[in-house]
Amino acid sequence: MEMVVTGQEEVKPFNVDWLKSVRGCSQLVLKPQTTAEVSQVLRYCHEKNLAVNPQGGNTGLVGGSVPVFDEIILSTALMNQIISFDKVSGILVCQAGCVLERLNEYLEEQGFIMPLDLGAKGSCHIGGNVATNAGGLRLLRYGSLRGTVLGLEVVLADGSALNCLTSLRKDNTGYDLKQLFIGSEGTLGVITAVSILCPQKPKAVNVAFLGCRSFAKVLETFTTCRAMLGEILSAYEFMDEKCMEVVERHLKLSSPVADSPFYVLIETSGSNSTHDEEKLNNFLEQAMASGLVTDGTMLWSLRERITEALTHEGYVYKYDISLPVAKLYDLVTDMRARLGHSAKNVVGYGHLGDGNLHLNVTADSYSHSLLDAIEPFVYEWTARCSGSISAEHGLGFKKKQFIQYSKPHEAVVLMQQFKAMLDPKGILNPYKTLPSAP
Ligand SMILES: O=C(O)CC[C@@H](O)C(=O)O
Ligand SMILES: [Zn+2]
Repeated sequence: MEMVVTGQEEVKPFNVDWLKSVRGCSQLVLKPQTTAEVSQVLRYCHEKNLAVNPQGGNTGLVGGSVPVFDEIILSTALMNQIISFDKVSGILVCQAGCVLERLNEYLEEQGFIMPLDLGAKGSCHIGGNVATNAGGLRLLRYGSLRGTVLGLEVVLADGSALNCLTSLRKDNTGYDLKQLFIGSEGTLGVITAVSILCPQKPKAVNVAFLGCRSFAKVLETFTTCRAMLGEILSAYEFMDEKCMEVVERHLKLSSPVADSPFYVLIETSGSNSTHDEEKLNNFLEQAMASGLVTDGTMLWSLRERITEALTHEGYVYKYDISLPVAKLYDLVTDMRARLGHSAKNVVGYGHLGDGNLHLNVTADSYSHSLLDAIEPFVYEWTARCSGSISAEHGLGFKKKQFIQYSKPHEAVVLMQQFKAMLDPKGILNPYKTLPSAP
């Protein structure tokens, strides 16, 4: 177990993001095992004015998890211990470097699951998930990490440890400081441990995959679905036909239903399989949709592996937008019309049930002129609808200059004041999240 990594080749994978679109040139990776070691590292770096890039599983999509220059990389890879799990309350306490999928496996053995699930589960760390406030595929059912994370332990820029690792459902004693660190992308402190509320593993899970002939039909089906499935609905995801083409072409998966302009994946999670199946079948009848219902693994991979399939196209420009659900797909249509043949593909998919669109534009390789055609158009479009330019991926390095499209000036100034208070020397994940001075 190497706790200090140096040497150009060894450090390389830590310097580049998963998309291979951002690259730093750090020469040092430190892998502490304990909170005390994280404290030691930060105390030293603070004293010597050394910049630090906290890194979890390095699966982020906005360049937040890799250094911009030669920041010291502080990896949570060796902080992977489960501290406790209470089977009565369902509260898990663990170190920040636990891999999401490992946690889920551990919990499943005890009849529970993690309240979040995402495509990168095999490598992402829970600390990174919390620092990003990652949303994922179960948010519709179990809510965001702002609700399920009950406590955090954080090491601040000067090395002092802040113990807010409580495991209480209710706690109104003063300001809820942990919320400041959730979604702060490692710019305010390094999350070292997490206390999280986990739901019971549902006894019956069903997945249905439907083809829809228009986006209006996708919306109508969502309304019907909420009315008829009620409390057992656990995911409502959509993808357009372009996504399906890309998944079929690059991953050799095939659509389980007839070719359609749109596809919808619906998951139900409940406690009574007969009851759930009856509800699902009644819904399918009502929606007059020819759908396929199975236990889900194959259907989920069609949706979860879109990101992976898109990387085979060449360069991918990624947008993670929150919008009023009725307008969600108009952005894709407008972008497609705007870009014409200058883009290889313009695809839309995402967490429809959460009002979250993933708009991805692909091209053979990166081009500045294509970027100029997309941005700031995409952000202006989003701002006009009072949407968010980052629903669940964060701002990181790539989106930080666009924060003003979703936040008023006063809010950004207040954020900068928090940053200055908690990290006066600016050593924590510099050049990320907040805009640099003009
Ligand atoms: O690659 C993307 O743009 C989205 C990734 C992820 O948030 C998903 O929902 O699949
Ligand atoms: Zn997503």
